[in-house]
Amino acid sequence: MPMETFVAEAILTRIEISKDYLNFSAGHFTLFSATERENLHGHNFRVRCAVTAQVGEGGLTFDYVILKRALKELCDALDERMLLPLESPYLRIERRDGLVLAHFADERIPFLDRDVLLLPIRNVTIEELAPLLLGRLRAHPEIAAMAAAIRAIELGVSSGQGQWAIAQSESVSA
Ligand SMILES: Nc1nc2c(c(=O)[nH]1)N=C([C@H](O)[C@H](O)COP(=O)(O)OP(=O)(O)OP(=O)(O)O)CN2
Repeated sequence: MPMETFVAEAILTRIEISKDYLNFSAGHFTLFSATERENLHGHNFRVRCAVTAQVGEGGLTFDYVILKRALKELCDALDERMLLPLESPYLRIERRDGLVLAHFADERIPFLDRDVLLLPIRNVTIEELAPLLLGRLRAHPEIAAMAAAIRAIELGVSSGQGQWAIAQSESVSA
């Protein structure tokens, strides 16, 4: 029986990471228009990731423990905060005397500075959180250092069972 040989450099493999500890509990409200929004509430958001990479001669793409560690750091940075979008066309953010005041329509919604995390997104939706976290993952020093082997990254954010937004990028080095 001839020995099967694989041309390792031609093999691309998708490493998928989906761990219960990749989550963050956060408050938010979705903005639907200049006058319509949800009431403030929270979710246990979940994060998952898939990296398509080249299998090297040693039979390894990269150490996925590094990926898991980076993803956990991203989740921890958003955990137990009230998330507010800095780039919404409908919300104005004012910081004053240790407070964050969110101005929406005729409402002025106060938060303590310590409880708020302002994010460079247009809305705190899963479809805005996913690309934000994907960009942060790509910029993570240990992930950027793997750029040569990584062909694509997908990152998903879920606000509840069975509903995900998946952001993807074709190359870390781009
Ligand atoms: N396109 C989007 N639409 C909505 C988003 C979003 O991120 N993107 N988010 C919301 C709210 O966060 C809302 O709280 C979601 O609640 P819901 O879907 O009800 O979440 P559940 O986990 O309770 O879902 P069930 O189907 O009720 O189990 C709204 N729209």
